[in-house]
Amino acid sequence: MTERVAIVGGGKIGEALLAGLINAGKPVRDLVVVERSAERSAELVDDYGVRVTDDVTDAVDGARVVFVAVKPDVVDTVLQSLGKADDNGDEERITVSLAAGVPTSRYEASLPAGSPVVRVMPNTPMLVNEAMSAVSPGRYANDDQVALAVRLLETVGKVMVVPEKSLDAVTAISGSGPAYFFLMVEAMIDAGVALGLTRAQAAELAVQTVKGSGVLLAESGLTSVDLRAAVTSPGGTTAAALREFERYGLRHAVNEATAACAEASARMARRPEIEGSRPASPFTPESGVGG
Ligand SMILES: NC(=O)C1=CN([C@@H]2O[C@H](COP(=O)(O)OP(=O)(O)OC[C@H]3O[C@@H](n4cnc5c(N)ncnc54)[C@H](OP(=O)(O)O)[C@@H]3O)[C@@H](O)[C@H]2O)C=CC1
Ligand SMILES: O=C(O)[C@@H]1CCC=N1
Repeated sequence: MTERVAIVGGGKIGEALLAGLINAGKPVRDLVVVERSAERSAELVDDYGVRVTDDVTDAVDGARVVFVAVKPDVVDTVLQSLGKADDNGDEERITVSLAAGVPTSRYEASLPAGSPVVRVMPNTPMLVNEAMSAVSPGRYANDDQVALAVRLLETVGKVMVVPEKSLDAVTAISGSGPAYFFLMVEAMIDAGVALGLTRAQAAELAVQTVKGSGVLLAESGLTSVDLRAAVTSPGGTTAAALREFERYGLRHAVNEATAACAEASARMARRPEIEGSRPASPFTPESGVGG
């Protein structure tokens, strides 16, 4: 893995990718991060020894792959800089977008004609090399270029290739999904405290339970239905708990929540400041207003 990689945006996902690539053995000299916050840049330099700059054009010079990991409403600003960057000679630069709800067509319209773009919906378990990333090729990305993006992302977790039209649904399941489980764990810890456990005890019990259940699901070859049945003794404690989850509409809540998430992702793609039909809004993080 000798390709030079630039990561634009050193926030939660940018750091997760950086940490994951380094953990997977990518030499730090082949990595560069673009980050505009001086405080954040200093943290990344201290923690990873990586080169950090605030200059996109400088960072992408010679980079084979450029990951765009800024908030969706900052993508236009980054694209303006990317559009001005020199090309890499024979080695065509691949732009890999990690931003929710920004279509590949938006990138293709701003970058030089025919630029290869790959859109990805990752998730934060990337920080521990357990990401689930869904990859969709843009119009001009060829098989080798998609394969390179997949290979880099496979160093930090699992990868699935899907058509771009599936990405709103993917976001609703795996992109935002970690937050659903974290919310469940929060609720379980509070419930444990209500039942008389200390917070530390409840946290250890809940966290190991979610971790063990995840490993069991991923490695046993059994389905979630089989595994749930195995916990649920006839007339026992689990059946009593599951009856209450059903009574309070857990499945309905999951359906409604994921539908809202997918709709939010689709709505972002329709937003004019993301579609790029007008200049960047003054209400962007650049201006310090909104965000
Ligand atoms: N968080 C998640 O679970 C997931 C996020 N995503 C997507 O990943 C992208 C990044 O999200 P996340 O990491 O959570 O966001 P963060 O806000 O944590 O990170 C974005 C970083 O980019 C910096 N930044 C802003 N503008 C520029 C610029 N022009 N040049 C360089 N750096 C810049 C920001 O600095 P500053 O703080 O100063 O603005 C910030 O440090 C988003 O598009 C999101 O949709 C996708 C899947 C999951
Ligand atoms: O909440 C968000 O918009 C981002 C995209 C998927 C997860 N986090």
